[in-house]
Amino acid sequence: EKDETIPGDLRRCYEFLKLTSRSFAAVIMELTPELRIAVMIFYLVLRGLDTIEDDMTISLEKKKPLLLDFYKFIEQPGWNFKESGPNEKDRQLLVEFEVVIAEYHNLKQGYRDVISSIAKEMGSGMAKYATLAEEHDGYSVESLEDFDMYCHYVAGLVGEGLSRLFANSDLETKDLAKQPALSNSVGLFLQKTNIIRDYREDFEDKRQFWPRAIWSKYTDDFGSFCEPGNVKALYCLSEIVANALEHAPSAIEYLCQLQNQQVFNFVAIPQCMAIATLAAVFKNPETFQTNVKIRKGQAVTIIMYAMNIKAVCDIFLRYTREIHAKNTPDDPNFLRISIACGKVEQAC
Ligand SMILES: COc1cccc([C@H]2O[C@H](CC(=O)N[C@@H](CC(=O)O)C(=O)O)C(=O)N(CC(C)(C)C)c3ccc(Cl)cc32)c1OC
Repeated sequence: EKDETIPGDLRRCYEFLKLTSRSFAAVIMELTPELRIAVMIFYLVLRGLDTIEDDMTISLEKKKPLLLDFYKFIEQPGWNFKESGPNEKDRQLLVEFEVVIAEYHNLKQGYRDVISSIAKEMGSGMAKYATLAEEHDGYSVESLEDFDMYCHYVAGLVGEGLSRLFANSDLETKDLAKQPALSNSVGLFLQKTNIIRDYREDFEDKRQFWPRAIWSKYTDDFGSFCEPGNVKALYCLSEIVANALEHAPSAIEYLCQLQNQQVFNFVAIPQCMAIATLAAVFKNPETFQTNVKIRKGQAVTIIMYAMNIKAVCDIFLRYTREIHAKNTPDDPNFLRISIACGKVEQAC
């Protein structure tokens, strides 16, 4: 039913939020109204940027200025974009983007400054990697530094932006906004887990985010991991899981500093989904065939229990022990995985 008390643009923004990510939208709705609206607009601005970056029907010479100038477009009342490809999941968001911009202008200056500065930095990073990908036939993540830099642009910056939004809302200390490395790690933990989970989907889309510095130690053809029974693929998976798992202690450290219950839930739930996903993909050949998803019951348990740092530590310890139990000495990454699990235990 249409809620007439909410202004038209805001109502449409809530509809887009639910359209773009049903489960995460429910978590955003838990936040107190002022912060909820700021986070929702931030989320929709990021989705708009991501929809342009993801759209392979837009040529690079057209995509680059769109990404670089996106932070300027959100300052233009009435701006929208009607040239997304027909398959772009969130193309309608860009077609009606003027409603996001209208609500963006209703935000406090402090919130607008955060959203604008993150959109500017992210657009510039995305433009850089879109150019690299075009020049290297989709292969833009070479070294481990490239891997962390790419994930910083698309996810680390989101963590940094949210820490600054939390600080602006006065619901959280200003200290978190002064620890960009910690906020960055929260984003890298989620993004690296998504990149691992999405191996097959991205491969089919001719996109490759696993760093060459890792996979080239196990094969000279990135696509060979799709072959069933490929043991080297599982060892490569162990190494990239170790790389992601090494951000988990920072995620715990970040969560320890949160004071507000709704903010805690908003941050903790995706982090717990990520550690559960890492445990599900680790040593799992299915990872190279399809998107491995955690079971519905696990997701429900996380949503119900990830309410305080003790419960979150119990969840992290449960899944870290699951990973440790599947770790075997024949794996060249055996020690690295074991140490990473130990560091999660120490952080808890
Ligand atoms: C302090 O930092 C955070 C605290 C809480 C949540 C997130 C993070 O969580 C969702 C959670 C989410 O969107 N989950 C999806 C499931 C999925 O994508 O697999 C969902 O539940 O639909 C997520 O994945 N991303 C996307 C990036 C990782 C690229 C940032 C994301 C995009 C925009 C915003 Cl405002 C926030 C987030 C944080 O961002 C780091």
